[in-house]
Amino acid sequence: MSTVSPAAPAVEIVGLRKSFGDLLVLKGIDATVEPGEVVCVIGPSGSGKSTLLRCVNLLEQPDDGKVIVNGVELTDPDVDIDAARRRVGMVFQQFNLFPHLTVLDNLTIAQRKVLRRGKAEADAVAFENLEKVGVADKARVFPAKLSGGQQQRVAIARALSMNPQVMLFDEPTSALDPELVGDVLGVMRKLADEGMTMLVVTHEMQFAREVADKVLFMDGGVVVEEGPAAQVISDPRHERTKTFLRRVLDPTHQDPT
Ligand SMILES: Nc1ncnc2c1ncn2[C@@H]1O[C@H](COP(=O)(O)OP(=O)(O)OP(=O)(O)O)[C@@H](O)[C@H]1O
Repeated sequence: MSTVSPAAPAVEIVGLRKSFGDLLVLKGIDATVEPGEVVCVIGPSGSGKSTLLRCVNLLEQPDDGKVIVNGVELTDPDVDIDAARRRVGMVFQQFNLFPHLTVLDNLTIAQRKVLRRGKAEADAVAFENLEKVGVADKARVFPAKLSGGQQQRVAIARALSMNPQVMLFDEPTSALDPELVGDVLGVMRKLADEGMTMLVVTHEMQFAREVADKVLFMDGGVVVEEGPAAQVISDPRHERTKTFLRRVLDPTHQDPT
């Protein structure tokens, strides 16, 4: 297992490449997330944003390149993959809760199996995190009885219960009814304020502008532009970023042909 100095970024992505068959989806991505930073990844559909996140926590095996989390190279073939993936929490668009388990059991099952916590400790950690996201009163119910926003908050609490060093969010509000989006973004803002290191794929430009320290604009499997959130979103330098943002910020806008 290779290590780097303690001053290293929380997440370091170096030359990450990934293909699916003949389709080259990530063409050598370099990116860093400093400890406590929120980095938002924006870009058009199919640009490789989800694949990037899935490679960071090794849900997909990159073809080439490195992912280093707090000094531990997750892509090192000799690394303990389960221990490595535990460092990285992930929240998905579709919540991915176990439908046959109560909210509490959703939060405790991995703590008990993977972290070997006893029932009392796992329950205590679960309740602490359910409190944090505002759904502790739902501990005994099944996911189907919850709104999408509540399910997503449970999914966030579940990820937090594993004590991740970094949280990845893959379009966490895209599957929600519009009136529930704000609740989940509010929870994410709170986590950011508390200093959680976060890498977030999102189409929520207001969230990115207000909460992110840095924004990466991806297109065609490369990072086209990156910089402080306010600059990339309000004053993009690259023509492709400008075109994308015009479409996202004003869906009625038509580019001249
Ligand atoms: N498991 C897979 N097998 C084959 N192709 C895949 C797989 N996962 C992703 N792709 C393809 O890789 C490309 C990038 O997909 P990805 O989901 O990373 O894009 P994205 O930028 O997150 O898009 P969106 O905003 O629509 O979610 C797409 O063409 C997609 O069809």
